[in-house]
Amino acid sequence: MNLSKVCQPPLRVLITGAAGQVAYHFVFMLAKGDGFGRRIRLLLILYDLPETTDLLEGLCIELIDCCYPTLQDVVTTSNIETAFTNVSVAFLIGGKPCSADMKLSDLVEVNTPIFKVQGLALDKYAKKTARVIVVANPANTNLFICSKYAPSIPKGNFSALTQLDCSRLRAQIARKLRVTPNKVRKVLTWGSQSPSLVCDVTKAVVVNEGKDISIAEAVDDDDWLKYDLTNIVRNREEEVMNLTNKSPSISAAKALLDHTRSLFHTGNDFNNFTCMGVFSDGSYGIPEGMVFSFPVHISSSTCSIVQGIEIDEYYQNLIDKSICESEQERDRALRICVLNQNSSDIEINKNEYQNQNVDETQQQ
Ligand SMILES: NC(=O)c1ccc[n+]([C@@H]2O[C@H](COP(=O)([O-])OP(=O)(O)OC[C@H]3O[C@@H](n4cnc5c(N)ncnc54)[C@H](O)[C@@H]3O)[C@@H](O)[C@H]2O)c1
Repeated sequence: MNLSKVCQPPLRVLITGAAGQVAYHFVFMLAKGDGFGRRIRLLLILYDLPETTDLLEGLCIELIDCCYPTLQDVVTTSNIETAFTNVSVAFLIGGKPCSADMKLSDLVEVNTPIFKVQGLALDKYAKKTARVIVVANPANTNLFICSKYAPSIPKGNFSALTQLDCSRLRAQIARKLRVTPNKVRKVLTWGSQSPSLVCDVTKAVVVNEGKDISIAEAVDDDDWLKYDLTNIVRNREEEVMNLTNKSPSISAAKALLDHTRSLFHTGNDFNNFTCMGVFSDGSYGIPEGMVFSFPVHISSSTCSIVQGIEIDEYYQNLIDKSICESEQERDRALRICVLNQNSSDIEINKNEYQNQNVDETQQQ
């Protein structure tokens, strides 16, 4: 019997920026089945710029040699049409990371044009049911731009990675309380990964002998929770960059795995909530249509914003500042798109990159 005729096609999963640091750590966890579960066979499409061809090829060889039972095939490409055609899930990691001499907001200039092109590519080539996870920073603004140029894919299918800051929060509280991080739950981040990120632990609990104890009670240090903790989390990226000259990648890849597991119900506790950048429906006074980090519930891979959280005046002021900053960043990105009007539209039509390493599996 020809098994290929009876087997379901594998899930087509695109990873952009596949030759970069975050992807390097993420792709092995995904290929192993940690993201979508061990029953789902994967066709991984590794997409990056033409100058990274050797790195992509090397990664491809290593992935194949791992013999993961979940990994059906790997395609490497710098051709945008090959990369985006018929994808079911797209992890958009490709873009410039922050360097020590840059502010996170400086990335808007370089990464916005990339997300305009990739939005157009999603619209033209991807499945209309595709799930899109935006990682490259500024993730919320990149999501906004990408979705704007991919109007045929529902806005609810897009989410941005903001989980890393939640992980940082949980890790710091766990260290303070000398417990493992899995005991710390319901930490929240509102807004975006930036100086205005809002770390909210008012609903957070630590689980002790099966009982939830509020973090405020367990830590018993209001100043540390309100000020020191936020500063530690906001400076975490810079600390890593100053020490290693690179932006954090292992912790980002693990956060992306957690995001994936929440979204596809393959690991995390989904009775609980998690945080993601999603389009606002107007909840909590965040303007409708703005992409913001919210606490979300996931059901059938669809995110809904958790309702009914009381926000005190202190956090409300911080959230208001974050709204202003997000609006400014979004408007700046929109202006860049207008300035790039012709160049990026032409890029997608001309199919700017060379075809590489495309095998017949891409037709599935
Ligand atoms: N949301 C988060 O929590 C979070 C966490 C960590 C990193 N990031 C962001 O993720 C991105 C990647 O980080 P990294 O450390 O892997 O950087 P990296 O420089 O190691 O890799 C980036 C890769 O993207 C590729 N790339 C650039 N332009 C591209 C394009 N137009 N199409 C496809 N690929 C392209 C580069 O060639 C490179 O291989 C950065 O923007 C970084 O700021 C986000």
